[in-house]
Amino acid sequence: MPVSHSVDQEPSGATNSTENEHQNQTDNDDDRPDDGLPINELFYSLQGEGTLAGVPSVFVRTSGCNLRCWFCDSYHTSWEPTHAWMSLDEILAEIESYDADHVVLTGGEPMLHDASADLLSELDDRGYHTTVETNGTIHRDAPIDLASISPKLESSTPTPERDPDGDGEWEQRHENARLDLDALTELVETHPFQLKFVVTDADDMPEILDLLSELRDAATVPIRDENVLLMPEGATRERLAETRTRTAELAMEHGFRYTPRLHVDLWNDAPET
Ligand SMILES: C[S@@+](CC[C@H](N)C(=O)[O-])C[C@H]1O[C@@H](n2cnc3c(N)ncnc32)[C@H](O)[C@@H]1O
Ligand SMILES: Nc1nc2[nH]cc(C(=O)O)c2c(=O)[nH]1
Ligand code: SF4
Ligand SMILES: [Mg+2]
Repeated sequence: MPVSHSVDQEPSGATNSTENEHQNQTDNDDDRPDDGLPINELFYSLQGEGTLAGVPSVFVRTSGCNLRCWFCDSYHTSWEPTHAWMSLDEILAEIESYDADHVVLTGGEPMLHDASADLLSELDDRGYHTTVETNGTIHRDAPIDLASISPKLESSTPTPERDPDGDGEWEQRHENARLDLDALTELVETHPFQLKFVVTDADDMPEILDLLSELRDAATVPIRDENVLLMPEGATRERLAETRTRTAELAMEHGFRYTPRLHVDLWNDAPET
């Protein structure tokens, strides 16, 4: 099993004006350090997704998200955010306690937080390879070795029928925020990147193709088919068994890459994996 760092869970809140703008939640945390991040979990595992799948990596999972995908596999960073505040020094010490060269900053939406850019700079200074898992709605000036961008499709929207936590109260807000072509363009122009789409079935393809076409028109860098990954929707082995073969066939049909969800194959939906 991966070595894990457990954090005391507290209700999450926004941390500053940028974060409030996206998250609109109240900050009740008295113990918040000036330079810290709300950390939901910090653990060592294998990168399970994307072009670096299989690479031993330390995962830093921030809490809080500006979206609410109905299928979110990190429920306690989005629908019901919990965290402990950690200073950057504490986070760096914890990362350095593992024998890994790769760090994955994820969430929730890590780019919500100003301090994510500071953490990435510190990691860069120390020679780590950094991947940022992001929904692609926020661009920040930060050193990133791989921007792992997962733009959200209409099929992610929490309609009343799909809402895991209510009656579709987040539907419109999610729908309004889920795509930002300017942010996507800046992300692909600034960093090495992969575009990782969560696919449920063939109905997702027209939207992926339209978005790619818009992004290719807008961006000054090439977006190659090999930069585009289709990932099956599923937070459990059971659900992946229903979505992965169709997703793989769609990848072959369109000449895109397929990415497994190695951590789900190995550890199902266990936390800190
Ligand atoms: C929890 S998100 C955190 C980072 C960022 N908020 C994002 O969505 O990219 C990490 C990755 O898991 C993917 N993901 C979340 N729930 C999923 C599910 N049920 N099936 C497949 N992928 C999922 C996201 O698309 C993203 O690539
Ligand atoms: N093993 C493992 N690989 C991952 N790659 C991206 C993840 C994420 O939640 O962002 C993730 C995760 O949660 N676990
Ligand atoms: S954007 Fe990422 S963290 Fe936010 S709800 Fe969607 S999958 Fe979860
Ligand atoms: Mg995950």
